[in-house]
Amino acid sequence: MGNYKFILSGGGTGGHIYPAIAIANELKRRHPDAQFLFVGAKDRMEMEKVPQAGYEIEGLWISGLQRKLTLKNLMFPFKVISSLMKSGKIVRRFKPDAVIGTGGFASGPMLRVASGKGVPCVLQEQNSYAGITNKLLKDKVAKICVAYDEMDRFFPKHKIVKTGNPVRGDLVEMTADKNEALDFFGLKTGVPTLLVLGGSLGARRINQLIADNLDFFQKTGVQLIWQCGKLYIDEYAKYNSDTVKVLDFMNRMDYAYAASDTIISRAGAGSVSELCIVGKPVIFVPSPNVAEDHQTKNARALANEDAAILLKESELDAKFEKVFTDLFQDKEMQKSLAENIKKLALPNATKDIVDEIEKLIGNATSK
Ligand SMILES: CC(=O)N[C@H]1[C@@H](OP(=O)(O)OP(=O)(O)OC[C@H]2O[C@@H](n3ccc(=O)[nH]c3=O)[C@H](O)[C@@H]2O)O[C@H](CO)[C@@H](O)[C@@H]1O
Repeated sequence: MGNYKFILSGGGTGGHIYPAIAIANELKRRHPDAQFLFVGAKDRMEMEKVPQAGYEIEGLWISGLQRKLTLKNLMFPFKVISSLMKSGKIVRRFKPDAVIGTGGFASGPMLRVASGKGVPCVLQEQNSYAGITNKLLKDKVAKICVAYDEMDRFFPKHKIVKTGNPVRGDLVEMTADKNEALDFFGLKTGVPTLLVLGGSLGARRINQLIADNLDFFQKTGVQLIWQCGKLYIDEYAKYNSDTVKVLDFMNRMDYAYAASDTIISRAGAGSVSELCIVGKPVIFVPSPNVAEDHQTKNARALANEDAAILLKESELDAKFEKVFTDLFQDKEMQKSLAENIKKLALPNATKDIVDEIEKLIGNATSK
């Protein structure tokens, strides 16, 4: 088969970057000779995480539009023009066979230019509420791979394919052994273990909640793996002990999931997709600070199926201890939450997305 060339564009947070990396890895597995170029935003997390994953990346001078009048906003039109011009140069030079956008503002100019030049484009929308960049691109692209039902509220129905969100291979297979995982974190076997996840950046309110409840967890007999985020590690590292393991960011999420019996998590789309595959009882505390409150919508989609518990930040003070104790004491509830969340897993997402890309470039056969 020919030497395909793919551009992957998206970023800003882990939630847009990891799906792009998972798609690139699967394309590479099927087409070892293919060439890849990532296009992100100049000063964001992708400029570090993409090279770590072994891919080349170019940064555009672009950022989101803010609601207030700021210097950043006044610069916005210039950033858009500069990014469109740079994207044009990249497309002319690299000549991609397909461009894949995974959300975040950097993918806006890139996919707009590529689609205008007739390059087949695919979008991947992780959330149950579509992001602004993807909404702006919906008429320009050929296919839109989504993870939730009823996305025809945002996108043309005939372009939508429900694939789910790409999840890293080691998490899909989940071969990690529980005792080995507990040992990895320096925790005891046979003790109920709670995993606390704040999303790729960490969550201030969840960190406060855990710090306030450390005595409660000790009395309940629970040990903790607590991912507090890079921004908060200096504040919370002091709580490290035999039964509480505080970490900024974990590279071995497979161990974190394997070690835990119960999970408290933000409801970023990637976290939600992984937790469906993991199949354990989860209490979601969605971030109220994201566009259109989409994390609450992500979590509600699961809570409506009795597949997880949803606790809003505003309810934590009044309800957390009771909700946690009820779950902790009720083995039946734990079992049914675990079974129900697993039913919502879409473990073939990455493969299905790559199938769609291959169909577009007229090569559905070589796997
Ligand atoms: C604050 C914010 O803007 N959050 C958004 C961001 O979430 P965020 O960047 O937190 O992304 P997700 O929840 O989608 O995914 C987090 C990813 O980070 C990984 N991970 C996390 C912690 C850790 O220690 N190690 C690790 O590897 C997880 O395994 C997962 O793969 O993008 C998501 C997808 O568009 C959105 O739904 C979220 O609303």
